[in-house]
Amino acid sequence: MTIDVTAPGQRPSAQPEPAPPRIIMCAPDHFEVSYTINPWMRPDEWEARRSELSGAAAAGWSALRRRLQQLGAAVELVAPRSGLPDLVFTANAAVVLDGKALVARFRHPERRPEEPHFRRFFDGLAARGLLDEVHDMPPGVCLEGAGDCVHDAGRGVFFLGHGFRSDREAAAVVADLFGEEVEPLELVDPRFYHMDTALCPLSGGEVLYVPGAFSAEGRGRLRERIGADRLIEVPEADAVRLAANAVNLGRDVVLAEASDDLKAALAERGYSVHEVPIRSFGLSGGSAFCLTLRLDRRSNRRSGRPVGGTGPGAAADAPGQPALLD
Ligand SMILES: NC(=O)NCCC[C@H](N)C(=O)O
Repeated sequence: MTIDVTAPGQRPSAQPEPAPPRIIMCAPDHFEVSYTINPWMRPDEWEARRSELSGAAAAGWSALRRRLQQLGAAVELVAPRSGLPDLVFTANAAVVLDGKALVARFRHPERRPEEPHFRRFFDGLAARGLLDEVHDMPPGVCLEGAGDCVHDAGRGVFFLGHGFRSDREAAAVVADLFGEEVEPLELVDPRFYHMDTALCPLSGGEVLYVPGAFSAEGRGRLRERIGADRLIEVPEADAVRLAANAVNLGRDVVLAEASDDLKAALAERGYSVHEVPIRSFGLSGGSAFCLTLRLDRRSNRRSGRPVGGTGPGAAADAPGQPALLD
């Protein structure tokens, strides 16, 4: 006879606790809007309301960090640096999957000085065993990290946004390095200049998307790939508040704000919406997803295999665990 000595609610010791989601963030100490590289950025408005907006950014960022931690995430911090106001948008730092980081190459000279800063940061993570490999983009090819290369873990595909910031040619680089399928989709509305402003895969297989951000062909590809019943249209009023730029952890969706319609659409599918006061980042064209980068993403092929050993860096979503795909 086998006696189960595990107390109710406890896991048997043979099954380790799944590692928490590990998220990279950068405090907005030097965040400001001092140049214009997307239609949201208005340095004059920032200047006129500088102290109000930077205070709101600091408070909102801390609220986002706290909420992610309350939802079980471990947060790693990149050191802020004066003169790099967009460093807060860590989603743009790299594409990360299966313990490999592909460091961004930015389109605009204003953001290029972030590249060596992020490279050093990722090298530091590798030295701590939190990453296995750190790679750079080949010369002449732009890719602005997870902001334009959004991973859909359930489908085993990266959705690559091109047309504004990243090059379509980056698709081959990503496919070669990560061995994951890449679906390039052209972005056509300058307000949704990064893929993460227009598309957000959810852990249950649904995908939030902003239809007008894509060409007719792209919308067709998304319908084909995802299925019309699993595509959740983000209403225009929400899209322009960057609601598609959401962080999804299991059944929780963290974003700046959502209309009652969008909240209802998510609730119907079993998601809880958490609003955090990060609207001031909207003046730079960013929101919740942009302010984060998941370090522990796994492909289906590799889920369950710890990266960097079994220490604090091991971050596998063990097979059979409740879906915490993204
Ligand atoms: N959408 C993102 O992934 N990141 C926001 C980047 C905002 C920044 N001001 C930029 O235009 O690059």
